[in-house]
Amino acid sequence: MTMLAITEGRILRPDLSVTAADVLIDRDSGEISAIGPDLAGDADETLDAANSLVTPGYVNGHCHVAMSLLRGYADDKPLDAWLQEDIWPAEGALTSDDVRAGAELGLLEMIKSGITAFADMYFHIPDIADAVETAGLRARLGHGIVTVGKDGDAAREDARTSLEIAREFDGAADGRISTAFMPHSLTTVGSEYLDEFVPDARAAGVPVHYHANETEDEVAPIVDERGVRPLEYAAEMGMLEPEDFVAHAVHVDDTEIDLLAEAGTGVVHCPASNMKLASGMAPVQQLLEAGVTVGLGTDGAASNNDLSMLDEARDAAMLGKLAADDASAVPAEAVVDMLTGESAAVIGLESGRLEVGAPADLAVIDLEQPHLTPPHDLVSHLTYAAAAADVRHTVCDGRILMRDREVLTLDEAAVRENALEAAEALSARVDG
Ligand SMILES: N[C@@H](CCSC[C@H]1O[C@@H](n2cnc3c(=O)[nH]cnc32)[C@H](O)[C@@H]1O)C(=O)O
Ligand SMILES: [Zn+2]
Repeated sequence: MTMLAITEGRILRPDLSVTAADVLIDRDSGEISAIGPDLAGDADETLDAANSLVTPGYVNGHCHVAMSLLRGYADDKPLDAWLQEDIWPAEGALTSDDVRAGAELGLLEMIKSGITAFADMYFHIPDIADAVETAGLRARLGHGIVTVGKDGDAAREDARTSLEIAREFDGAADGRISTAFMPHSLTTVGSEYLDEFVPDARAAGVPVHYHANETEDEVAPIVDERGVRPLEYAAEMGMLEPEDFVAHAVHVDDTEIDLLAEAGTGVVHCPASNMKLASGMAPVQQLLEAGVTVGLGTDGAASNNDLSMLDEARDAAMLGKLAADDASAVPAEAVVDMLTGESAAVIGLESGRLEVGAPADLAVIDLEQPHLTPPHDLVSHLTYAAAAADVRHTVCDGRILMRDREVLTLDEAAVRENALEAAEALSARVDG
């Protein structure tokens, strides 16, 4: 048995109290085996956490990690124009090597900002899965389906690919990779494909994940055509099960909020993306009060433009208050839950809490920073003041992914170099 001890830190417990203790990790099982004083003697390796806050690893509930290659490629446009005029044409020119290079760049950034698990919708999934296996994070991956603008055969093929990828990669990387069936949204995928494939996804035992109610433009066509709200339509299509999860849920009405709560379907809130694309403000406080499980996600780096969940936490708190017109809405405690355990629950993972028997997925924050001083309330600091650069160590499944700000599973210089080359070649191909 090989044991890792994280020593002398302040440990953020599931009840959000903070205690001084060591954390002992069984590297073989990838689980936390003890939390308490003086555990260093039981370990064959230690990670110093003096003057540091030990938290669960952050769980990025909705991402398109390979879009890191398109960071800054197109900004300052609303969703529909941004996708149709810029992003989709560029994505049409991406090779599997480009996706791999973009994924590695995004994974590097995520490890450096303390993220240990994420859900991701994209294409060329075998390349992304391979990068995830190397990088050492946990992920729920899926092939995103778009059928609008495609002929019947191509559309059906896209949906079938999503199902097959979900079947093939579930349980990959020693179980660190799980999957989902991922229609892009309720307006970009025709109902005939949902009718045909959602039952197959259910039979394969994988959840369904999609963008929902992100903009008004996604709501109106469904209401006009079907006479029901988008999430009522999703329920009719069998896409509102407890294991399913939707990204955004910005423009949801009271009926839809109740529907989500009753169904037990989780929501991934993506505040930065919603602000940048001016999509709107999700009613997060109302969702929480209704009993909906809410996680947090960065969305892709082209609509954020970084993959820092600590930024997302602060944005969620700020935007939640503005949306509710109430400074007590979406408080720091709720945000820290959304950043960790709730996000994990939404995407169907066990991580997100520091307790014996839980997966050893954690991040260690350096508290010796002016912006984290004085330590009146570390839950407040995590939500409002901590930044990606404060993360010292990242551990996932009992393995050290980053030690003292040095990523051990990826070669940082090489990953950046590859991404630079791929991005330059892509621009030359797309823009001439
Ligand atoms: N197979 C599809 C690709 C879908 S992957 C998922 C898609 O979501 C897109 N995307 C990224 N961010 C957002 C967002 O905020 N809302 C909706 N779509 C997004 C992303 O660019 C990518 O094209 C095809 O043939 O086009
Ligand atoms: Zn998205």
